[in-house]
Amino acid sequence: MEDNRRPLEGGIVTDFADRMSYSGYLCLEGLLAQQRPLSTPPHHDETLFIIQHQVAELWMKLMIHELTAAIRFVQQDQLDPCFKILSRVKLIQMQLFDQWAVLETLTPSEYAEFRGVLGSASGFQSWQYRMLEFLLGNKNRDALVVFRHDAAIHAELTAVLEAPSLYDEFLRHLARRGLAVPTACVERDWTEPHTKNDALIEVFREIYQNPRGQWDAYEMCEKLVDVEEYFQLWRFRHMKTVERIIGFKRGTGGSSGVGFLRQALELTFFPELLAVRTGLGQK
Ligand code: HEM
Ligand SMILES: N[C@@H](CC(=O)c1ccccc1NC=O)C(=O)O
Repeated sequence: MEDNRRPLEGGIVTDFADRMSYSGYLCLEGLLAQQRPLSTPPHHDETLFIIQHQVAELWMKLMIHELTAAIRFVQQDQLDPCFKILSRVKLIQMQLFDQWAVLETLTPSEYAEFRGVLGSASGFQSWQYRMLEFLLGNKNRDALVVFRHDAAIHAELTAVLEAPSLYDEFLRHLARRGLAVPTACVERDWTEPHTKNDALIEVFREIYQNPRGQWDAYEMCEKLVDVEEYFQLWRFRHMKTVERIIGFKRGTGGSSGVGFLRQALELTFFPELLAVRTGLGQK
């Protein structure tokens, strides 16, 4: 290739008048028409802000798809397919974490120039994020009020709020295996978040003290811990990004801002899976 040009091969398909094409399959016409800055004249960096959020929402869509499938597998007592799913979920979470670096190139001065056009819009109104929290067990009915205006989304989120989370389903699975999971964890008001239960720590102690005894349950526990860790890392980096871009201003969604985001770092999905570690190796 002396002329530094790759010749096209004869077999390359070139007529797409009546064939499925790349952009046709991916609906790119619609997708790429959705980046519409509201600032006038359009501020250069608003495009970054929009695309960063849209990409995050697309990854969240896939995470919801994957976690919903994982819940169904656990309901059917099949843990093996969940391992692959949760590995994928963790890799998506790593993408979402790394993605903050792109947004961090937005300076406070640049953001201030178009923040006004956002009005009261805020990530607090991301229904996909709320659904992820619910699927993983951070239930909070109060978070639904901001979706009152949208009956379809409100109903969809309510259904997930009222259903057992991935962790709830895992605990129910462990109970079906004959492990001493407290009844209060197996039948309860699923709209409430799970709270730490000491008897459950004992169940996990049994699993962690003899991994070979129930390797699949042990592996599932570790996959869940991975997902929790990356969820927290995402929350932390969101908070740090917010801190460096708007300091301690109030949020457009009406919250105190960084202080409100910091409180989310205290939330935990699988408290017993962290607690069990403290006692391991001790008699
Ligand atoms: C300049 C960048 C960003 C700033 C300054 C910012 C700021 C904030 C603030 C202050 C809140 C608290 C709610 C409020 O009062 O508005 C919030 C919540 C939230 N933001 Fe962002 N954010 C940024 C980027 C992002 C991105 C890229 C995402 C990705 C989807 C995101 C998702 C969320 C979510 C899901 C919440 C709700 C968190 C919760 O309920 O704990 N934010 N954001
Ligand atoms: N809450 C942000 C605004 C914001 O970040 C935002 C606005 C509209 C759509 C998504 C957003 N992202 C996360 O909150 C702020 O207070 O500046």
